[in-house]
Amino acid sequence: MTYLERVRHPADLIRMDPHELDVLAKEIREFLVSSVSRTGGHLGPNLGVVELTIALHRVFESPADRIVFDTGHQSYVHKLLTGRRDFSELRKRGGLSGYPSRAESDHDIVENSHASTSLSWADGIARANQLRGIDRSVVAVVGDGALTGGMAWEALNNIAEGQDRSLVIVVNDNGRSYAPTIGGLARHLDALRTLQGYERMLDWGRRTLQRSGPPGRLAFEALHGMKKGIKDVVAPQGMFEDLGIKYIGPVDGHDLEATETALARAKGFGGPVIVHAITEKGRGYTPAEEDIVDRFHSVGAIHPETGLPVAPSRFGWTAVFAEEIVEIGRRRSDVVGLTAAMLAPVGLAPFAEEFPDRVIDVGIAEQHAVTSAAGMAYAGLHPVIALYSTFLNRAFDQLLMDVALHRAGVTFVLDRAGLTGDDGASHNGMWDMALLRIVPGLRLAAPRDEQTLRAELNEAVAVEDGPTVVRYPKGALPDDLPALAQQGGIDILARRGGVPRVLVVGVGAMAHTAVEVGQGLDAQGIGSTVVDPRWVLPVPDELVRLAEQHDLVVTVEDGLASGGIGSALRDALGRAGVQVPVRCHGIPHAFLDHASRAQLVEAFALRGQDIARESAAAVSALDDGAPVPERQPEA
Ligand SMILES: Cc1ncc(C[n+]2csc(CCOP(=O)(O)OP(=O)(O)O)c2C)c(N)n1
Ligand SMILES: CC(=O)[C@@H](O)[C@H](O)COP(=O)(O)O
Ligand SMILES: [Mg+2]
Repeated sequence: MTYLERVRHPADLIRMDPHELDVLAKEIREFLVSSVSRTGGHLGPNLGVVELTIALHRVFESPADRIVFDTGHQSYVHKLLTGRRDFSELRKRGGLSGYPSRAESDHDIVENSHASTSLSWADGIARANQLRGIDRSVVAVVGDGALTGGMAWEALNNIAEGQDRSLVIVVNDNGRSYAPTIGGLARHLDALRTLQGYERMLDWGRRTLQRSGPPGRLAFEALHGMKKGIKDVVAPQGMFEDLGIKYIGPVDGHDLEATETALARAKGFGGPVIVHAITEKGRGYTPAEEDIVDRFHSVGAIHPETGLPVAPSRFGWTAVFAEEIVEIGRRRSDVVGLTAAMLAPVGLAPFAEEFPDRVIDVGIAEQHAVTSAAGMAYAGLHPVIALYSTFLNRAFDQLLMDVALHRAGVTFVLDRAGLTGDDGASHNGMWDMALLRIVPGLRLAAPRDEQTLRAELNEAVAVEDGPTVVRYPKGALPDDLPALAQQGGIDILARRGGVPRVLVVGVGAMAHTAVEVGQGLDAQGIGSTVVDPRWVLPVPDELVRLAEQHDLVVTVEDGLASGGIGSALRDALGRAGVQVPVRCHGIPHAFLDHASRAQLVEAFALRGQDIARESAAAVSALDDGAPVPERQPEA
């Protein structure tokens, strides 16, 4: 039986001796490489927290002591040590989530994979414990990247208030988000990291010099004084201590004994304390250690021996954006790119390569990015902010009140819009169109293929009197879907059957599904007009006019069904006095468990045949003079 098999509960770790723990760490790494290379997942981050997580579970008694993981992508080791060993279906429907999951374990607390929230969670839990007289530890494990998020500093400011509240902040400092972490804080942590060398020298001094009589002791004192001096000069970790938060470290996060010692000191401190652990993303797996892009931050299925992808990535939406924004940059010197610590994943790396001075990586700081972009637009630039759709949520107020209120010419490019699926509830880019629909003056385009993405991106950056948004899904591009004709900015994709009774509106990449709906209706003898509005917000007047020429409108969108584009069109028809029923097909108003995109599309009856069937039934109801059945999407 392996040591990993012996760990059924964290308490089993207590009985292991240092040798057994070293073997356990080795077994965990082997397990992670073997399993995650098959399923895909956050391999690099988890390889970097093996010893740290073992130490956490030896020093603290989860779940009575609360351990909160920031972002949660680095919680696989935590799952292994808390009784979950079957990673065979990781991030697949019915399998383990890629993030903490309360449904899986009492040891899991935060399911939200949006970064920089752990310190606020921990502050809240610690305050509640104090008010309720619960004398237990609260630990937040936060990465150096997540620490660049504004929420983290709001929390630190508050945590510092609680000098009598036990709260341990473990900074898991591997020097990277995807790429090396940016900004003043990163440089500060870097300086502190250099002290680690002095720490090692001090340990040597402590072990050897102090045992070699008075001269040795004098030499050690001098060395210790030097370290103190250097610590204050080179690495004024006063930043934390000036805030009122004790600082312990830097400690080698791969040295189990040293990490446990530091955590135990922190546990006993009785107030807010930071343990600064230096770790290495991808540690122990050469392909990850040697990966200069992102240390295998997030991988698909790979060959474990080489780390090479099993299936080469196909030319996708992100790659088209990456190409087109460079072309735009060549023509427009006022265009700059902004990223929130995701330069490569959002496709701005080629732009940065060609225009190094015109890409700003703000760290995981979307709110700052948006308002800073408003400043850039005010001062004569045209910022293009590239984000994953779901991460724009946290910068909504900045978009509304800094960009839109001031009619700033800022373009938002939202990748991973719509159902992403395997990354779980907080990663689906399903909220953007419903959120952005309420922003006055905002224009939103949803391209359906490569050609419309290129065109609509160019149209977006040409707008200087308000925010524009271009949003597209994750992954591979669909085939090009040429228009039959254009009508007032609307692309007519198909006219099928006899009298066109149903207007089928495909939003963005769902235009392909809309074409299938038209085919399905045609097979049932029902005529339709299939359109892609391209620019869906504000609702085009031409779309209202087109709706008026049909008996029924069916909208299909990769976003919330209630409150999305279909709802916006229904409202526009109402305002225009057009009495044509609208059936909105989209994502239900719910938090979605991890599953594949295809499984979710089927579950929500978003396939062409599903929508065609429902639409034909609606036409029958109309013909019978019965009310058109409302669409009640299942969650
Ligand atoms: C608000 C938000 N923006 C962006 C991301 C995407 N993201 C996931 S992990 C990560 C890097 C996190 O770096 P760090 O906190 O240092 O953790 P590490 O991966 O190094 O362990 C980013 C940017 C996110 N999850 N949340
Ligand atoms: C945890 C996090 O937010 C990212 O690592 C995200 O999981 C990456 O998503 P993609 O794999 O779609 O780039
Ligand atoms: Mg990091």
